[in-house]
Amino acid sequence: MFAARFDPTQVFEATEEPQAAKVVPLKRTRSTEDDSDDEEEVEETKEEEPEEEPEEVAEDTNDGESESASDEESESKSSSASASEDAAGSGDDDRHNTVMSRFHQTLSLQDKLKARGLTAEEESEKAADGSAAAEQTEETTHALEQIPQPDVVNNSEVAKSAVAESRSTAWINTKRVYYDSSMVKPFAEYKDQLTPKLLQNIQNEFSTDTFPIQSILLDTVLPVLNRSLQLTKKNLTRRVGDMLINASTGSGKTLAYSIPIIQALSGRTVSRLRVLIIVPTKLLIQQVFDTLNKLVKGTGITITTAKMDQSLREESRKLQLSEPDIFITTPGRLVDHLNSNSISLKNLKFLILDEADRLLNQSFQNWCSELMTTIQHDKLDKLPGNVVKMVFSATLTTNTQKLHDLHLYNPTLFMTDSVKLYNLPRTLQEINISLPTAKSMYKPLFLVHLLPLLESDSKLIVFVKSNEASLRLATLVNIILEKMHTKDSISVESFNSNNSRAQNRKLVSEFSTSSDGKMNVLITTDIMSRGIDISNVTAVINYDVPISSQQYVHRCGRTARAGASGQAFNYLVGKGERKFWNQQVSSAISRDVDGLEPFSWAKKSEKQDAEGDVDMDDTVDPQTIANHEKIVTVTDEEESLYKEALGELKDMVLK
Ligand SMILES: Nc1ncnc2c1ncn2[C@@H]1O[C@H](COP(=O)(O)OP(=O)(O)OP(=O)(O)O)[C@@H](O)[C@H]1O
Repeated sequence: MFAARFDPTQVFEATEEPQAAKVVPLKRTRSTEDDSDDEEEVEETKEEEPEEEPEEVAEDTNDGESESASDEESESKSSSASASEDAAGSGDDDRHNTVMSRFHQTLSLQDKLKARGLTAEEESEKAADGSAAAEQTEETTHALEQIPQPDVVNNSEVAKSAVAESRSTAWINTKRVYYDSSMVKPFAEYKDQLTPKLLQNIQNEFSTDTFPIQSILLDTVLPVLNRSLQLTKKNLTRRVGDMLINASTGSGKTLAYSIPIIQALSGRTVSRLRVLIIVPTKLLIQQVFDTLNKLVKGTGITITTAKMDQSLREESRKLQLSEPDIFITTPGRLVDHLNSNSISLKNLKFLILDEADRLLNQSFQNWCSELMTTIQHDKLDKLPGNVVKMVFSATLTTNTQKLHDLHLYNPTLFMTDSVKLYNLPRTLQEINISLPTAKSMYKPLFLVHLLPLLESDSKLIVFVKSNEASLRLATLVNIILEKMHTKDSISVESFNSNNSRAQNRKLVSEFSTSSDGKMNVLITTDIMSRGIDISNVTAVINYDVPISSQQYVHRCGRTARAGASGQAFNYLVGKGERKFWNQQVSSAISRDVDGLEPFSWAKKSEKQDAEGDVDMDDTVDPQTIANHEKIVTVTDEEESLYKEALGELKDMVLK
């Protein structure tokens, strides 16, 4: 970025054709730029100038002295400029004279500065504001000091465009297949492409009609897959190729990948590990297993899960005793098995990454490169494309490096033709609740105030930022409800990783199957934001603001699944959180044209602008204003009740 530092002691290199010596004038003002070379020179070096123009700095500081210094410099510059013009017409001697004269000028300038008793900072500033020669002086007369650098420009627009750029180039060499919500068809249309048993299991256990992502994937994969199975399995994986699937939450991705892999296994005779499914959490292992188990009924296909509540040794022994067709695991456990040689990948045909962006952000024992290395080691076919890789997420990563680590072969990208990368279900209604900063200590009470506004038998998932927050909030809400005598009709539990696995499984099962007419509230962390498929979740409450648009998409995706409607309430404290949600979360999300637009509950007087406040003009539905008032109004009686509850919570914690 900076031109090579000018060094008068170096012999000046003669150029081929006689031309004006490239002398960087001491100080540049626009009036003296009369030569294109010089202008270029100035152009070039202009980029290297510190942010402020030297003249402005002199004028701004305007201590009289620096002005005359700049006059001095401009004088010496014009003399050096004329010197350079002279040098243009004469031989080397003059050129050296020019160089030496400039050197002396900088030395004299330095002496003058010293004479004026300018502080070291001003000196170095003046020296830095000058030209290379002045810098040279600084170098020869001072210990080297950092030249003042231009301020770092935190231009969010630049950053945003960079992100948009990286997103748009992430898959620049990938074939794209677009799909939309109209692509739904009866599964019966695949009767010639699916085994009768598989088709029957789909229709009996899931549905008679596809979801869009299932249609597009089956239409693309099944013909190639079946042709390869009938003709020759050789090169089957390369004919199918790798796939990247970006599909919104609750859109049926699990079934979308389960159907083709079970169809591919239908012709096998002996169980060999041909399918590896990797998911980020233990909860998802069980869920994917349940889906596959329904589909393999009557097919003889075997599935093993990394159960986690068995020792690695026990699990390894079982895997070696009877090799399954399909193995479902988390990354960490997979590496354990690879390292203990309990599984062989020599027969592997399909690798499925579910919640891929989360997986690729996890570096458990460097699982991805461990896996890729073992595939290459175990498989006889070492050429690219020796395994079909299917990469799924509602927020597919655009990090080309992470995708690169997967060694994708001729990948096809399946995505909706939406404006932005992330999509929310069109049946999801988002509601922002503006909480006044001054009242943020009552936030737990504001959560309790929301409950009576919802259906009495609602199933609610409340997302908070940590396990401890989940436990504390659930305890406090229960104390408050007890004091309000409404505890009997509302069950509030904390689902967090401090609980035992058995406890959490019981909580999810009771929450999923609750039909006691009560309101069920599960207060949890993002451990439940990915992939967890619980039917009929009425609403998600983002009690703590999500840290990214991806996290927001996955949290909201716990409701409005499989075409059902759902709500997402976002608690936004003060202008800061509103601005964050508007600019960092919502801005990266596409909402279908016929989807539901977010709206706000807030005080009438607040004004909304790009800064994220809320505009409640007269046209707003009075009900939303009334709802907001119900949430943020704290009566005196409630205030004392709340303080008692806080006291009880404190005593419990201190016990
Ligand atoms: N064709 C279908 N018709 C009806 N329901 C379906 C269909 N396919 C899947 N489902 C159901 O839709 C729900 C969501 O499916 P799934 O969990 O696979 O969604 P997903 O896209 O993986 O969501 P997430 O991104 O949150 O993991 C499940 O209960 C599943 O049984």
